[in-house]
Amino acid sequence: MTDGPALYVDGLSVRFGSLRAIDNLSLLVNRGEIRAIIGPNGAGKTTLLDIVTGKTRPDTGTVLLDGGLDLLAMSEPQIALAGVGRKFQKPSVFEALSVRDNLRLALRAPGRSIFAEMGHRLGAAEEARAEAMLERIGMAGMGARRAGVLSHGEKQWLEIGMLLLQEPRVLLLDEPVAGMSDSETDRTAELVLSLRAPDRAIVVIEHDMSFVERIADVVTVLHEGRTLVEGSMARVQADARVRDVYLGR
Ligand SMILES: Nc1ncnc2c1ncn2[C@@H]1O[C@H](COP(=O)(O)OP(=O)(O)OP(=O)(O)O)[C@@H](O)[C@H]1O
Repeated sequence: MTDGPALYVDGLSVRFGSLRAIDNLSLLVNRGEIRAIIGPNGAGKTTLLDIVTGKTRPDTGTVLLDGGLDLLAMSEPQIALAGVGRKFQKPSVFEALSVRDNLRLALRAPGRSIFAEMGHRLGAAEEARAEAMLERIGMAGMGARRAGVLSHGEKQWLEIGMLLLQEPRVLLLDEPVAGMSDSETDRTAELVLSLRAPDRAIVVIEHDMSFVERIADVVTVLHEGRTLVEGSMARVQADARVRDVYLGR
């Protein structure tokens, strides 16, 4: 299915007890776009990603992938297989394995266990894909290094590489530069910009505004589970309401 926006969210609401974490939210992200979602703590950013990936079920609303695939009717693994890739804030690579083996694992057949996979030889084409990904994430020459000894930034790039090998149509990144040095943040901005593709949408939650300014085509400001403002970074920064609830703090 290739028609329609990459991600279509309409009338979405979820309550936790009396708290409306997401409140009648509508959002549309096009293919080829890099979207940033910003907003104060508790605005509902992570909850939105949890709903899109099937981790949290909303009370009402619609979430469609590529204009037609009903994500709310699917399980978490089905959503991942349909092309929604998510990177959590903390890196979660296999620390005891080499960088190259981490990438190889990302190419494993869905459902096959890691142990079965370790004894399985990848084909030449898959080995070549893993090698090309090393280059793409700026880690050529580091394939034999144990992932556990990588810097925080390197672990994040490796995990992004692992996600990319699954060819996501929607890539969700939760605070990718949290805890990074300035130079790591710069490299991450370049990497994210290089991931833009005509058939892929990238959604980034981030509090680092200079990073957001560099990467985002459109910025959505969430506040109390709703969209407060949406538009270019310049428009968002100039908005008095955004300064009130978030940027001016
Ligand atoms: N499983 C849950 N049970 C109860 N309350 C929850 C649950 N998940 C989130 N919340 C609440 O919902 C609100 C939205 O949380 P969410 O984590 O989505 O915000 P956020 O915008 O991602 O914030 P942050 O920038 O701090 O990560 C918060 O008040 C949070 O405490």
